[in-house]
Amino acid sequence: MAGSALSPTKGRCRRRGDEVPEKYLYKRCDSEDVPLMETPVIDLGLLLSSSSPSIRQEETDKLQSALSTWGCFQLINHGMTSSFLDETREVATQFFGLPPAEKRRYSRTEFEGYGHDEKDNWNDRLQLTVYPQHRRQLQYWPENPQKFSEILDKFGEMSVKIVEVLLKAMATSLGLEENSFLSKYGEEGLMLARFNYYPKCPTPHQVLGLRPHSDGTAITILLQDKEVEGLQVKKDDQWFRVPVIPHALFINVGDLMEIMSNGIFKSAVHKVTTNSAKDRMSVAVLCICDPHKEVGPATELITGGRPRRYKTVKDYGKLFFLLDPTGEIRPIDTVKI
Ligand SMILES: O=C(O)CCC(=O)C(=O)O
Ligand SMILES: [Fe+2]
Repeated sequence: MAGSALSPTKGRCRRRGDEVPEKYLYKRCDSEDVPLMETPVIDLGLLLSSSSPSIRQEETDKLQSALSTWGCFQLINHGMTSSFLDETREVATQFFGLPPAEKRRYSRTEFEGYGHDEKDNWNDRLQLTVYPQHRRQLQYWPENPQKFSEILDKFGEMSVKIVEVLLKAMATSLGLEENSFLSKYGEEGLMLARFNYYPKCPTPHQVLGLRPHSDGTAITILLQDKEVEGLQVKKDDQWFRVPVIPHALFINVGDLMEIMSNGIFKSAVHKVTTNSAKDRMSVAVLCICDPHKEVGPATELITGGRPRRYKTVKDYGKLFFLLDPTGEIRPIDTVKI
């Protein structure tokens, strides 16, 4: 819990003479010699290009290939300016830099607010519902820094547009009607912003910022730290470091999209490493299908060669948040056929 004796805050670590509490220690988390991923880069403007159908098609094909191999890509030309991305990073960093007592004013309930929720992750987070708007719990939105809410509001608004374009492009890339995925996301699609803060850690080779997981989302939009690497993605049992591209947003497919695409798109397993020299931050925008809608593989994608691979799910987010923190099972495995 936030500010408890087990929180991985810098102060706590120093007070303990640079000793890391046992529970954070992994037997091995080899972070050396991990190759850098050649992340596919997708240009949002080209996905929308109306003047040249062939350019649009080429970019859509690139998207399809990225998602069926890596399950993720770097998105450029997404409409958020570099200075806005910097401002977002800045307010997040300022919030985590506040005195613990002030941050604890926003201490989380079960889900919403500031805290340290998972038992063995070296991170602090602030989790806020951004959409649907009527589900915002503004008492958890920091008043300090002053611009925090305004920036999150704008980040959310722009993320909605990105989700719309990407979900449509993902559907068309598989030969589906363009609203196939978007209609499952729906008007009541849930958008959560998760601000992550990873303090520097004295024993980075034994400690993870976030243990390996996939997201329980349709897609996740991630704003990475501008300088500090840490995110790694797994492909064919091999870990790869995700490069920092300061003006890009990192997009990954989550379990719900893997389900809807009947396994063609891969829900990327990823983790975050720590380092001894620098703190790291990130902002993950989790885009989750409307919990009232039934979500299953698109019928057109169930074929003789690719039989139905997943059951139909409803409110997968609930199942996900119940199972994922145990770290013992991948929630998606429980809905596989
Ligand atoms: O910090 C990162 O780069 C990734 C964060 C993440 O995977 C998450 O919040 O689910
Ligand atoms: Fe994640």
